[in-house]
Amino acid sequence: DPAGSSQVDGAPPSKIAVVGAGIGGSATAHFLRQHFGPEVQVDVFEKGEVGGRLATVSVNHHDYESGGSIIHSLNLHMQEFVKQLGLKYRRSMAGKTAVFNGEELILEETDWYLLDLFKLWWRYGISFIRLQMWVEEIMEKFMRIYKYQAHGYAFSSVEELLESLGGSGFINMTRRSLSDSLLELGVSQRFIDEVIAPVMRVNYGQNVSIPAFVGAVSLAGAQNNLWAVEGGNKLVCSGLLKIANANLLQANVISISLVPSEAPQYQLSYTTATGTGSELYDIVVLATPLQESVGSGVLFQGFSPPFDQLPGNYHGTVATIVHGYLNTSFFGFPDPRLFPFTCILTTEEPNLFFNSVANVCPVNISASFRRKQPQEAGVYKVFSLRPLDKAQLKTLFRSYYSVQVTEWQAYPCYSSHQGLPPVELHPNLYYLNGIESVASAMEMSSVAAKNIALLAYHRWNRQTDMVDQRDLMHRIKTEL
Ligand SMILES: Cc1cc2nc3c(=O)[nH]c(=O)nc-3n(C[C@H](O)[C@H](O)[C@H](O)COP(=O)(O)OP(=O)(O)OC[C@H]3O[C@@H](n4cnc5c(N)ncnc54)[C@H](O)[C@@H]3O)c2cc1C
Ligand SMILES: CC(C)=CCC/C(C)=C/CC/C(C)=C/CSC[C@H](N)C(=O)O
Repeated sequence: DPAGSSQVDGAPPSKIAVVGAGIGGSATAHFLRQHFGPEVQVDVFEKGEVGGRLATVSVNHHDYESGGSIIHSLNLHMQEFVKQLGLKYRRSMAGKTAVFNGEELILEETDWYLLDLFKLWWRYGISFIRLQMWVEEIMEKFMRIYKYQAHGYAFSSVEELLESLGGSGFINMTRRSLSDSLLELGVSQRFIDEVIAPVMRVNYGQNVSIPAFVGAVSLAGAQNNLWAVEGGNKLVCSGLLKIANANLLQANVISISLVPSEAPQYQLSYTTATGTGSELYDIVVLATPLQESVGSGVLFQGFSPPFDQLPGNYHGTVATIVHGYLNTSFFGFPDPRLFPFTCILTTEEPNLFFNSVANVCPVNISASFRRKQPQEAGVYKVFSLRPLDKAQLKTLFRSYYSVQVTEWQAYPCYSSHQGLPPVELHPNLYYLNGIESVASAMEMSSVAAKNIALLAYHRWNRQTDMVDQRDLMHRIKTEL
């Protein structure tokens, strides 16, 4: 169709729009290109910076991750992107962690692995072994997605996707609290309070009443097989847009209107630095949270029934990057030279004004890089619910050269009572960020991106046998 409109049987779509150039939108553009081929026009709208919640701040001529920072060794989409783009891995540097309860350090990692194991066993019994096995089992099931996607299968809802990976058990894990699930598993309350809660505070800024699934992802993010992208994780986004040959439009999408016809189209209206515009698309993917508190600001027009606002809020998390001298006395070490920790997590204490403080490495580490000792000025990342005031900064740091604050609408406010948002908002209109209600992580957005590209492709070509198929493990085994 020369005018670039409407679906003709067998013809590919002419124009696809993706709203948002974070990892979700960039990966979607890449996968759409893979599936729909070189002819289709892929326009990606971004109102802020490419990368979205993957961003860096500069301190003293080095860049540091201020948003999404760590990637699990079994996050295979992220791994594949890095390979395809010719980027390099940056391994997480080893360092010791301690847990602070507002008065003292209650748990301290040592140089001796066996001693740490013995201390854990002494304090918590076999809770930590039970926990490790639980996380491993969930990761193993989660990894089925890569096989399903490699075989081209797609899911029309987050529930269908979860069901295919872990049956009703996975769906229930989005409805049940982490603490209930772990208590049932035989993990002790003390272990939950002193180990699990601190991990939930650093990773999602929330407590152990978050659903079990996101809790398991958060625990996977506390394992020691983590990495990041040399030069900054956001390089994956710009790289994917480039290899997708996508048109990046620096524009704020303000509305999506349904243009009714036999094959519906969507009119995107947007503002740029210089004016306004609007374009018609055959397929649209929304790759940004639609909850009101995040403020994507997209209005839906002409849809019947009208779309309701998505329920729930996003959790405000403040990342403060400080270049200075950590006040180790606050943690019971008057002599900073004797302070062996690089990361301090905290328990759930009403009076604590921060969730974690950690010495961080720049996104470019040269061979000669070494971590600064606590008696030297170093770069630290503090996570907190609210911006730190001067007195709080002075409590954590003896003195500092610079403070950079990023206030994120970071991840969903997790509760075990919310349902999961839809993926298909309208026949060719898709929503990516519903996956964050299961768990928010770079890999989750990447999995959702691949799913939406496959789903859009199968829907466009009316291949119903590739969507929402059950018993996929068995099918794949018996496929020629
Ligand atoms: C502090 C912090 C730490 C984190 N740590 C980790 C971690 O260590 N590991 C991990 O895996 N994950 C981590 N995450 C989560 C991870 O960053 C996110 O899950 C992921 O980056 C989400 O990507 P996305 O593309 O789906 O959304 P986003 O990155 O939010 O992208 C959406 C994009 O859409 C744009 N947009 C919005 N509305 C419009 C509009 N109307 N028009 C045009 N453009 C629009 C936005 O500007 C944005 O760039 C962290 C998140 C935060 C905030
Ligand atoms: C999706 C799967 C199966 C695994 C991902 C595990 C992972 C990398 C989780 C990280 C979750 C997250 C939101 C962490 C935020 S804070 C990260 C870090 N502690 C920091 O200091 O920046």
